[in-house]
Amino acid sequence: MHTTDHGIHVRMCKAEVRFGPRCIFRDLSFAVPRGETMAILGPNGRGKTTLLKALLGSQRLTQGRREAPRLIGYVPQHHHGGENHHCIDVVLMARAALLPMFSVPSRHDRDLALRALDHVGARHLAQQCFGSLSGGERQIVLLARALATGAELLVLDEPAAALDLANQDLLLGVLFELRRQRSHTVIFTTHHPQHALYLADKALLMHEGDNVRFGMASELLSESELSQLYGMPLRRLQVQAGEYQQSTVFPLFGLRKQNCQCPHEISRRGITPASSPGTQRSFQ
Ligand SMILES: Nc1ncnc2c1ncn2[C@@H]1O[C@H](COP(=O)(O)OP(=O)(O)OP(=O)(O)O)[C@@H](O)[C@H]1O
Repeated sequence: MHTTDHGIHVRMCKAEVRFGPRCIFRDLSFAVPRGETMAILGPNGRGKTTLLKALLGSQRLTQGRREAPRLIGYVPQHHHGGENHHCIDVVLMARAALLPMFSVPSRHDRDLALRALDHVGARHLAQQCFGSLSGGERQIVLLARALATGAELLVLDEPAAALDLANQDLLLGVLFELRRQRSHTVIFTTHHPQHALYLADKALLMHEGDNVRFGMASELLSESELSQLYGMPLRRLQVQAGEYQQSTVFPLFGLRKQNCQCPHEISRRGITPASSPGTQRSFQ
């Protein structure tokens, strides 16, 4: 596997992508060490998927440099197909894509596919029809498919989009475990800042224009930074969850134009700020 210096697994240096005269991003730089997780956040159409494609090498950079391993496991935003196949075969397709022409997957490939299902805790789904799974289970099988390539870098485009809360929890649990093991470097896009706070070591925020910010997720994902990113006020809260505290993000709907962020103004408008035992506000 290709490795860059100082344990850095993936790096973008002063990257730029243009479509004709339109610049999607420029002067974009970041580096992710091996085993870390990075979240990419930004409003619709800001260029998150384009950046992932540039990372994968399928989108040409008009300027700058990309350093990434040759083999990358990818879970796209939209997946079509495999509805009538067993999950083990959906995962095995990742192995088949790596084989020379006219070769068929061997017993070894099948073992690797089963191991990938094991890795994400989904061995029990192997003989189920992919089309019969819930959205969350599908995403986990697609994650297993990405792992079955043997790639140590995983790139996931909005993996939790369209999942209900229980399925988000299922998927986040698997990604959380991958992060705990430090077995893979993971880069994902999301419209859920709370997912980034839960999972990510690093965050990259695609603000308007050329303003891209990169840093430690816990520090960068502050109230002021996220309010600026999405152009609306929001709160970052620390919530007691059993023995642990969890950071989450609470958008203040209906206050975007007024740009009002103070609790006094909120209650004047008839909205009571969330507060419950164990919940405390964090002002950043
Ligand atoms: N091949 C292309 N040619 C021209 N424009 C493109 C091409 N691919 C993407 N774009 C444009 O680049 C912009 C960024 O698109 P992209 O899909 O990267 O945004 P995104 O941040 O992932 O959005 P979303 O959050 O809605 O998924 C969009 O305006 C899109 O129309």
